[in-house]
Amino acid sequence: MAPPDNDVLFSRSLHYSYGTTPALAGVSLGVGEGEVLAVDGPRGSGKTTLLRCLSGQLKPEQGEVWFNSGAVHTLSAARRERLRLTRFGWIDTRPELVPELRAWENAALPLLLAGESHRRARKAAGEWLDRLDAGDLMKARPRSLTPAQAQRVAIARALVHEPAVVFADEPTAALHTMEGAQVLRTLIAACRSHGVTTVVASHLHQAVDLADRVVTLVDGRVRGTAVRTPRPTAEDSCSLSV
Ligand SMILES: Nc1ncnc2c1ncn2[C@@H]1O[C@H](COP(=O)(O)OP(=O)(O)OP(=O)(O)O)[C@@H](O)[C@H]1O
Repeated sequence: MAPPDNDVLFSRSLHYSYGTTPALAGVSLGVGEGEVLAVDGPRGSGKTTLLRCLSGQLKPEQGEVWFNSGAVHTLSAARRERLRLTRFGWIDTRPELVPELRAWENAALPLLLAGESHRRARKAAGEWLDRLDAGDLMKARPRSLTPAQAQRVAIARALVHEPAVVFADEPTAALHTMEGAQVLRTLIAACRSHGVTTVVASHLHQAVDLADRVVTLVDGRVRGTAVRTPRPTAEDSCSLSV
C-alpha cells in the first residue's frame, strides 16, 4: 500500500535486529516536507538504527520505507547508495572528514562525486561554509579544526548538494554543551531556511525545543509523539542569516 501523499518520508512497521538483539520492533512514522523531526529516546532505544533504515543505509528485515512516494526498501544496494548520494545528507556524531582534504574539499565532496566542476563545487562549498559561520576555514585541514568547526564542515557537506532530506545522528553528542547547542541551532536554522526536511536523533533532549515534532523511541518502539505549536521559525533556531 502506498504511503500518504503529504509525507516526504514514511516508514511502516520497521523491524531490524543485530543478530539476536532487536533494535527496531515495528516503527511507523511519516515526515512532512520541510518538517524538522526530532527522534528522542534513551541510549540503545533504536534511534541510529531508525535513521539508517530511513536513509537506506540499512535494509529493514520487515516493513517499508518510502521517499517521495517511491519505495526505498525494495531498491538494490546500488540504487539506495545513489539515492543517498543525490537526495539525502547525513551528519554523524563525529564528522569523519577526509584528513588529506581541505575543509572546502570535504564540504564539496557530494558535488565532486557527482561530477560537478571543481570551480562550481568550490563556490557552493564556500557559500555553505559562509552560511554556517565557517567561511574562514575554507583552506584548513581537518587536523587543525576544533570538533565544533569540523562538525560545521560536515554540516556543509550534508547540505551542499541541496538534498531533500538531512539525517543527523546525535550531531552534537561529541561537542561541549554550549558549542553543541550553537551547532544544532545553526544546523536546524539552515535546514529550515532552505526547506530541507530534517530528522535529528538526540538522547539529550537538545533537539526537542527546536523541532516541529518529537517522536520518542523506547526499546525499538514509538512510545510517544509530541507536536510543537506554533511551529518554530528559522529565527527561533539561530540568529545567523543561514
Ligand atoms: N552493530 C551492532 N551490533 C550489535 N548490536 C547493535 C549494533 N548497533 C546497535 N546495536 C544494538 O541495537 C539496539 C539499538 O541501538 P541504536 O544504536 O540504534 O540505539 P540508539 O538509540 O541510537 O542508541 P545511542 O543513543 O546509544 O546511540 C541497542 O540495543 C544496541 O546495543
